[in-house]
Amino acid sequence: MRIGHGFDVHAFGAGDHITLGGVRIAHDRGLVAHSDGDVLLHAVCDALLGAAALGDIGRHFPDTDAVYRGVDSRVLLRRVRDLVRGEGYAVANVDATIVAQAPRMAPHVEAMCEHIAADLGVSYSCVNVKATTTERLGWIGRGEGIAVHAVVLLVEAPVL
Ligand SMILES: Nc1ccn([C@@H]2O[C@H](COP(=O)(O)O)[C@@H](O)[C@H]2O)c(=O)n1
Ligand SMILES: C[C@@]1(CO)OP(=O)(O)OP(=O)(O)OC[C@H]1O
Repeated sequence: MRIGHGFDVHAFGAGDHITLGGVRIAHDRGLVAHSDGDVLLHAVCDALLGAAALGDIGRHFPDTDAVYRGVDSRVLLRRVRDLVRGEGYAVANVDATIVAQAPRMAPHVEAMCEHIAADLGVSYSCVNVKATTTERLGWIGRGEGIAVHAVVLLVEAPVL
């Protein structure tokens, strides 16, 4: 068994929506990023890569490469899934915490879990996404950006 941790932050900027876990959520600002800014999926990718000792998302998908400009982070997650499988691991479970003062995540969490489960090829019951504010404290509380923590457990599996 292998455990991995991922953490990512993106700042708010101009825009009218954010994308988290592949779910488009209307908001009065967007997230500044080279990709679609899906900070949840980036943290999950880093947890998977960490568990498999494969480095981090920036190593595999550099933000200096125009190929990844505006990329759908679900594409990146599926590539990470393949890398992890190639090392002989299967995902046991994923747990993530979105830290955001706004917008409200609860109505979207189910769809986020469905997307992550589908992309990783695991059942819905293996994925958990939750959210918390910081009670208006600090940069997250002031609405300057969103942070996500993710942990993943991998188990050995035959490479198909
Ligand atoms: N952006 C967020 C933050 C929180 N939630 C939900 O509200 C609950 C209470 O949050 P606290 O920060 O006051 O602990 C939390 O458990 C989430 O269910 C949310 O939907 N979106
Ligand atoms: C996803 C990538 C690549 O487009 O860029 P960003 O969207 O800026 O995200 P980040 O989490 O800063 O780093 C990983 C990247 O290289």
